[in-house]
Amino acid sequence: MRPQLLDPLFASVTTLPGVGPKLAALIAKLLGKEEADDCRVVDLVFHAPSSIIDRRNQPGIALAPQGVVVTITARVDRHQPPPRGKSNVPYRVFLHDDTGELSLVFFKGNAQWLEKALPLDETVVVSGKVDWFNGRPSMVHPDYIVREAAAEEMPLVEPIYPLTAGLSLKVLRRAVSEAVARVPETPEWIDGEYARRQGFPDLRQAFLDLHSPRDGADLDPQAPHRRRLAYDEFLAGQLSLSLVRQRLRRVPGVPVKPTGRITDAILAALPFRPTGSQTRAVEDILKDMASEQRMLRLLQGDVGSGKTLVALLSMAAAVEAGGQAVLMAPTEILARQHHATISKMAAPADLRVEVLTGRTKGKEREAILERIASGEAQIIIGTHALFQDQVSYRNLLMAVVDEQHRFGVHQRLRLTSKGISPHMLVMTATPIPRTLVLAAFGDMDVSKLTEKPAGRKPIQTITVPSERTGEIIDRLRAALAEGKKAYWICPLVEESDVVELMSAEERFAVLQSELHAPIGLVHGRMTGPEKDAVMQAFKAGETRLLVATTVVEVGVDVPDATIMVIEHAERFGLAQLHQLRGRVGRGDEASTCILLYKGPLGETGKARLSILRDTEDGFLIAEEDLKLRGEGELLGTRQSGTPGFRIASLEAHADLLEVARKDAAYVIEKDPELLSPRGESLRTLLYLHRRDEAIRFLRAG
Ligand SMILES: Nc1ncnc2c1ncn2[C@@H]1O[C@H](COP(=O)(O)OP(=O)(O)OP(=O)(O)O)[C@@H](O)[C@H]1O
Repeated sequence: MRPQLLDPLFASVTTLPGVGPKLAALIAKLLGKEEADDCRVVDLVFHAPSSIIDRRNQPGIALAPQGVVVTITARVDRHQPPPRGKSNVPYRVFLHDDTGELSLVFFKGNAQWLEKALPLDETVVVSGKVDWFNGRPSMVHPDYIVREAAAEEMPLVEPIYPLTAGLSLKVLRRAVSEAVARVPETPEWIDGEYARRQGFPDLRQAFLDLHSPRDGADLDPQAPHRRRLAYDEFLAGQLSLSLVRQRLRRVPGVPVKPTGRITDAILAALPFRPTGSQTRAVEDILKDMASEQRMLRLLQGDVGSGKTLVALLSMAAAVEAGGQAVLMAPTEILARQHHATISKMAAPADLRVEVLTGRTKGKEREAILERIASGEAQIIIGTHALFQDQVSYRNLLMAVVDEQHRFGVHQRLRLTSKGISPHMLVMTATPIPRTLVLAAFGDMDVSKLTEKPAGRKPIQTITVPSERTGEIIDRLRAALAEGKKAYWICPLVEESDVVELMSAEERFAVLQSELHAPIGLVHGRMTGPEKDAVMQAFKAGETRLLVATTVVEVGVDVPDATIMVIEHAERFGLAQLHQLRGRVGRGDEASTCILLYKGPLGETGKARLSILRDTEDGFLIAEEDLKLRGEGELLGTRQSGTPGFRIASLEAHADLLEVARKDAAYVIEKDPELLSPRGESLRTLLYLHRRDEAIRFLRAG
């Protein structure tokens, strides 16, 4: 049960004064919530200001700098309403102080209101930006107009928040301050001594400080209130990961004793030799699986490093030991593709490989479910359909989750909630820096595929301004004539997938008329079978150019494709570009990646594309991406349940992450069910941070 003291924070934002459904929808949009209904007061509380407006600059009128917010105390001399019938002329009010004269400018000014707010001969305080024109200063629509006697009412420093179209700062600020007023006094979960040494304020004070910065220093990530909130955020994350992990580990694993029969047959039939990294990763995995403790291992491998083989060999070991294994992919396309490649590799060993996704229906589905229940199906590949209630396994020993950052811990937990406790291998494609692994996955054992298969040639990456698209099309025509295969990736359109689709279809039509060659088009709006057919035709070489939206971003494997064109490369994240580029250079032919960009690019834009041009090392790219974009983007938190951070920054607060990790481990060891007084208060922390996965566990616990 959620502690009662948090109730006010978990009410809908519409319970805040002045927040109706329309504003709630804007706030939901701002906070990246899909449903306005899901927008709670607590979410606003975590919406941190990004800068401040400082009104403490109080020069005389003549000394007010151009374009800067200032506060001016002056006497009202005269009003100058617009002439009758000329509503496009502004209403002006003239003031003076010892140094000069200032005109206040109001478009469509309400005379009655202005006469009241700015009575003749009164001294008033006005605050806003001053513009100089022809040697005369003016202030258009001042932010504040108050009488001198009431000057205190005007805040001298105000927070500025990130906004969204249609939402004004004033309205948002009011909603946030109402939200913050609801933050209750909470029992302290931070160790008292540590909090004192760090100078942490208590939770309520920390939020008050966060939203009422007094100067620039208060926006610094190292300000005590920000550090406290960052620590909290890390602690909640680490606790939640530890709880999940503990829960997964508590069920002992079944030691798997492979015979080598199947794996040897697979290896003998491979057209290549596994790399040293692949062999080492398989060894690590088999060692884990042989022990009584359940395996929980992360397999990290850069694009094209050969994770699929490692997954297959591990699953085969589970089958040798008389069990079943599953591989769960994040998308239908990937599940089908894994099924195709794995079936092929597994054929010489007579493995029974099945595929089960949301698309498997009717009789076929029943038959597969039966084969899964009887144990006839040995390796089952699919999407999250693999863990739906109707699916029951005879003896599931091993689960591989091809995570690609799209699942998060929720799905992993589902497995255990079904009462099965297979060994678990989580695969991630984008190489992520250690701190991020820690933050997103907790202390998992990690295997890395550090080398690429032998014979790979470097991908030549070039950046080309979009004005030269015609040239690129000419080159493409020549390459296709030589029998090469290419991808053309259409621009990412964040706001609208309809626009994205339109631009892909347009590009498809242009390329078709320019190239006179059979071309495939694949996009997210197609049905599964349609996508499959297009992919299949491309794989088989019936089409040699594939125009695609980013659906091909992860995992697609067509080794003889050697050219990749990415349109509007400047709109993509670095990690995403790296993933996309990884679709070529998967065979032993030399490959090219052309990044078309629409200029002019800013400094960061240039830096980003040149990083990609200069290196193919996914880890390096990820580190740079982290520096340039921030961790939320890198983890792709927008599409997934992977924990992103609202206040904490991995760069600024790496020290706190380390402490939080240790603290979480200590707490869980001493008080695994969070029942002690401190445990109780930590539950409050978990609720506050909406760590549902861990909370569900506690309730069940
Ligand atoms: N040791 C090896 N030697 C040569 N080729 C290999 C080796 N291991 C895998 N491959 C081939 O390399 C290609 C990429 O492998 P795989 O699809 O497993 O990569 P991945 O790690 O899943 O990458 P991504 O995340 O980009 O999908 C495949 O065509 C695969 O058959």
